[in-house]
Amino acid sequence: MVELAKIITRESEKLEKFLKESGSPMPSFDIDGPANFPSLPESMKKAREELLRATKDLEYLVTGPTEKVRWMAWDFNDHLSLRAVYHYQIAKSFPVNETATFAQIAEKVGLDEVNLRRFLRHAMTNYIFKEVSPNVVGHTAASKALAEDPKMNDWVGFCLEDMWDSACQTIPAIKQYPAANEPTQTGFCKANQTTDVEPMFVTMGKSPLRAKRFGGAMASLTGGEGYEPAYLLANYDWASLDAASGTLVDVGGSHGFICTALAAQYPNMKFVVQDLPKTVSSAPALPESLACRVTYQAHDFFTPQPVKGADIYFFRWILHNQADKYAIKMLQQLVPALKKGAKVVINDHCLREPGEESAWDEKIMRTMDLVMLMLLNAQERTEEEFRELFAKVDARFRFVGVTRPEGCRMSIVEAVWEGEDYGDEVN
Ligand SMILES: C[S@@+](CC[C@H](N)C(=O)[O-])C[C@H]1O[C@@H](n2cnc3c(N)ncnc32)[C@H](O)[C@@H]1O
Repeated sequence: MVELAKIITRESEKLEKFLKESGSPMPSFDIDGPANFPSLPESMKKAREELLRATKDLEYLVTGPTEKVRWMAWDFNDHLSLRAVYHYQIAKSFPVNETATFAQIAEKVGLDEVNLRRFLRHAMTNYIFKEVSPNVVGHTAASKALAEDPKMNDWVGFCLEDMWDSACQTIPAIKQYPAANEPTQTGFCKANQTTDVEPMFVTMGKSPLRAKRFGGAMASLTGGEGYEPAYLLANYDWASLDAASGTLVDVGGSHGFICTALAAQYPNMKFVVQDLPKTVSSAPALPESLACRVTYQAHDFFTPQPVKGADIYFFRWILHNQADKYAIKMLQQLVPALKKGAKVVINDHCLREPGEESAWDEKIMRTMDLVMLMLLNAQERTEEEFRELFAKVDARFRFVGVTRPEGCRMSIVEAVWEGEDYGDEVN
């Protein structure tokens, strides 16, 4: 315990010194505290990781395994109080710089005072709101983030209103369908009474509220620490593609924010962003300077790839949404369009061996793997699993390998087409 405490002291001193010297705000529970831990250079990120690991380990040791697991088993009550905060939009029920009584908040959100108080007093144990004087509630840095960051609020809503019930139904779904490889036989489908009817994306798309919430949640996740597109932009040889005025097809590219970021930096590259018709039609208009090089195309990636002869077919956050049999089917749709030397570039998690990640990253990536199971019967993959996947798609692919930018949780997985030249020209 003392060894861990020494690590905690050493690493927090390093961090605090850096924050002071760089003029960054100090972390605080209070409303004036920063919504995020200040951004750090790589050397300082290590200190933060080490501090998080040592703090977690020490807390575990001091609690003891039986007590720890006993109370871990009812951590879902943290989700219950947070779900109430989300559901009744309590963070927005009074201005962030003001206070309100339980009675005033209850009236504003339409929940009885007794239940509102018990939900909020529980949320306060997680630093969400505080009771500044008896029965008077004030904001904290966390409740302020919920009030002021709509994407973060959407993330909380998606996790608790859409995902939580899916988690509860995941084991019943696996018991009923042990192969767990159909997107219509998931915990999500069971929770939504859509088993054997439709996959999650279709269900979510039918409700404007859920679709919007999902969009915001994804933006919150993918804009978060370790997922910034800047890593992808800085860690692949886009310059060669640009020099050759090459074409990139962003398959399942949503509204094309990766392509527009690349287009802004590389003036000669051309881009086709493909997604389902509804997504493509709701893409925001691009400025003139980009519109001539970034085009949108409605395309179902389970049907033959319409753009022949592109240099790169790019998949970001797509493969992990598919069980192997569907990932194989999806990638096989590319083959009749590929020119010799065409690259398939996948930007996704790539799982390492247990213990090779920081504790923080390991938890997030293993959790994402469970989330893929509960929502889609899909999975995160290791390098070996990606290699085997390409071998099954077509033996004429050469698997190049996996790179992972320092500080980023996502990897860049690459394979090259070495079969016949099917792609005559970019169309
Ligand atoms: C997790 S999002 C990833 C979006 C984007 N690539 C990114 O990096 O944020 C998955 C995307 O796949 C799209 N999608 C789902 N099924 C599809 C299909 N059959 N054909 C084409 N796109 C599809 C969804 O509309 C969504 O935009």
